[in-house]
Amino acid sequence: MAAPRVTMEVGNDGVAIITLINPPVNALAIPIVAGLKDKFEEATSRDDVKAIVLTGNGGRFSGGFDINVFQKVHGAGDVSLMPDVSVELVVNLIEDCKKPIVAAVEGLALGGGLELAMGCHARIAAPKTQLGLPELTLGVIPGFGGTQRLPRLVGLSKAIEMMLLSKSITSEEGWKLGLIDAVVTSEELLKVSRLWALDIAARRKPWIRSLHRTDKLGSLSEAREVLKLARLQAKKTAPNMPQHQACLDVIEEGIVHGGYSGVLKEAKVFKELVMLDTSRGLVHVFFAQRATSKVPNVTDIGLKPRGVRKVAVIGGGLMGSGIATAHILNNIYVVLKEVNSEYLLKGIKTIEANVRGLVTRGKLTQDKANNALKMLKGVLDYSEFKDVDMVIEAVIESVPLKQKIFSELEKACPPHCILATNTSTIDLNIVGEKTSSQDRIIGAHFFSPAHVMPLLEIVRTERTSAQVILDLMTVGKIIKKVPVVVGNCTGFAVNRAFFPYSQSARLLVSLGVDVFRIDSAIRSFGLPIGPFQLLDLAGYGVAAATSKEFDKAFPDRSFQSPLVDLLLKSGRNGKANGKGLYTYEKGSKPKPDPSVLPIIEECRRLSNIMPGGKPISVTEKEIVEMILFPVVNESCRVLEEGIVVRASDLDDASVLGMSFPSYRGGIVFWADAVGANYVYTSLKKWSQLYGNFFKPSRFLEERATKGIPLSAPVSSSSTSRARL
Ligand SMILES: C[C@H](O)CC(=O)SCCNC(=O)CCNC(=O)[C@H](O)C(C)(C)COP(=O)(O)OP(=O)(O)OC[C@H]1O[C@@H](n2cnc3c(N)ncnc32)[C@H](O)[C@@H]1OP(=O)(O)O
Repeated sequence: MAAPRVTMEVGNDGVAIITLINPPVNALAIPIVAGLKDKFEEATSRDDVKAIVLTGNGGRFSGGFDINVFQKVHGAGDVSLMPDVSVELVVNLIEDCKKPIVAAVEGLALGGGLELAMGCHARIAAPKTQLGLPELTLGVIPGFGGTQRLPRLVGLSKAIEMMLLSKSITSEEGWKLGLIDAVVTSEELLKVSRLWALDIAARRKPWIRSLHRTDKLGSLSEAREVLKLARLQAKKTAPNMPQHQACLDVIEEGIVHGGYSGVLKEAKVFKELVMLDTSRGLVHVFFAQRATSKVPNVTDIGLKPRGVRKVAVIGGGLMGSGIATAHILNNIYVVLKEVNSEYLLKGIKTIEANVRGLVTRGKLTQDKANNALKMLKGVLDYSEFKDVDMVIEAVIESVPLKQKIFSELEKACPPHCILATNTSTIDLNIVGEKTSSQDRIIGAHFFSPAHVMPLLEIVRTERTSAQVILDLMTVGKIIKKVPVVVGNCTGFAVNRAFFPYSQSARLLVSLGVDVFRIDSAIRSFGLPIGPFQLLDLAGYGVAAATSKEFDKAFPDRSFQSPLVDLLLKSGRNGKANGKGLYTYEKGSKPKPDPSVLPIIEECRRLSNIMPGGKPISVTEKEIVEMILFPVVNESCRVLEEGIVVRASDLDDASVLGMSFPSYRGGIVFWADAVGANYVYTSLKKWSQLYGNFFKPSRFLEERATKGIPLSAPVSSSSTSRARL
């Protein structure tokens, strides 16, 4: 790939076109920043240049500052690797330039890209250009003056919404708000921008320095009121993320003391935030998410994805209807098969309700909803399967039933058809045992609700063909999931790594720790709900069935708690029947149910593991560690066995599938931040006190004693890697 560069061409009209060239998104890498400084200095000093247009090559203006530099800053612990862009380039060389500068924006202008454009004296955009400041998703705030110029261009409330929610807008909306001066076709973009720049030079159009504007900020008291509300909101929605409050503080500085003062404070706060763990975690997740689309021997061997136009889903239960919804919403024709008309009707109704729910929440227009529902057909036999490109089986977890279905599918579907199962635990080799189509059998493991949750685990066996994996990865992206390719084992990557999560919570309860205190400690750590509320949500029937699978697969480290059986015996099944560890009333948050306390006492009596018959005493930090370190321990086995391609895939999957807090970087990244040795010594201590459940794995022990990060690649000699 050619080196990133900035070019400048001066036309006969006296307009210098300065172009960013750094495919694929023209990220503002260090050489680009240096190149921009050079070219703006040159254009300013050249007598033949009357005006300047700044643009991006290849139909995309810029995806913002180069996020790789953040990683370098994190690795070196040296913030001075960040160049001074905000004052030296955007204020001094662009905004205060003696010649007018117009930004010609196309495709996207995000983060530092939009900030450069806002430093210019006008912005012309092509239709549907994406404009936004998503820096908070990386744990920082806009650092090239965006916190100051965006409120001055679009108004305070809208700017806060765009920054705090990292919400981008189109150029059309930008034009209505005043961020964009004109929207013109792609073909006309440069021509109009040149003329606009010349018009400013000739004073036929206004020469606006955004940082000096105050007309859209409102009065000081109004601004303070807006900021106060935003602070309260951010406290609720982003409690562990300092960048939200910091962003509001920096905006306020500019409103009270002027834009330039705001720019200086922004630069200072940016440098503080970029060094925090929040930014380290979020930047790691950014790259982890992109790395999942690179799968050795699948995406690098020149295969082309085959189109998947028609999909059959077998089973219209919760998962099947969610999977069908995800496909029809993205324009893929779906045949939903059920065993009788009653179940079929129920499945179709659930899909309709899923789609309607999106309309009610403003996430889908009525038109799009109607079109999506037209892509659905319910059937009771296999006649429609003769031209499907993929089948996803989503029936109950029964081996004989799945085997029967796959044998039938082999006859009913065309030979190219992908045969996928949504099983969450059963070995795929067993599912396909009665067929001779092992090369096209694959796991498509969705997370519930399947039309909402972003993770798609793609489970391959030793025999699944690379083409089939690639095709499913492509469909996954089309239906807006993040596909993560994993190996075949009980629970695959996420459920396998997290099976100790709920078991350790139950173990703690048997040791005398309060159920609701456990949930609250885990929530404070950053997961949206604790393990017991999750248990309520999944339902105890499901919990009992999956526990059995894990007990069978990993008997050496499975904790057998009587809690779920006791809850089931007392007529409770969690949220589904309104009776769980919590009470559920419409319109209010779940409340701890004091009437479960005798059941918990009975559970402790039956477990009989409290040392000396007395509840153990633990801090909140210990609760979190006793619940999550066993997950780290199992993650080590997942890494050692090669169930994931790379450690960051498990990080990504834990964030997307388990809602592990993204600002902690995912389960392995977090464990490395805490320190492998600390995790190891803690588990060792607890295993001596409370038994084998906590026994450190060989992989963890080796890494901890040798001082190797858990995320370091697994060498081929130390792993079977047979599963991948
Ligand atoms: C000081 C400043 O205020 C700080 C900043 O500007 S921080 C940066 C703010 N900008 C952002 O957060 C935007 C981040 N990027 C994105 O959201 C998306 O990549 C996008 C919408 C630009 C493009 O999405 P899409 O077309 O799906 O492509 P996507 O796969 O994400 O990215 C393509 C490649 O560009 C890279 N890339 C995207 N934005 C990048 C950036 N800002 N820096 C470095 N690399 C970037 C990706 O890592 C990926 O690389 P790969 O092919 O080697 O994996």
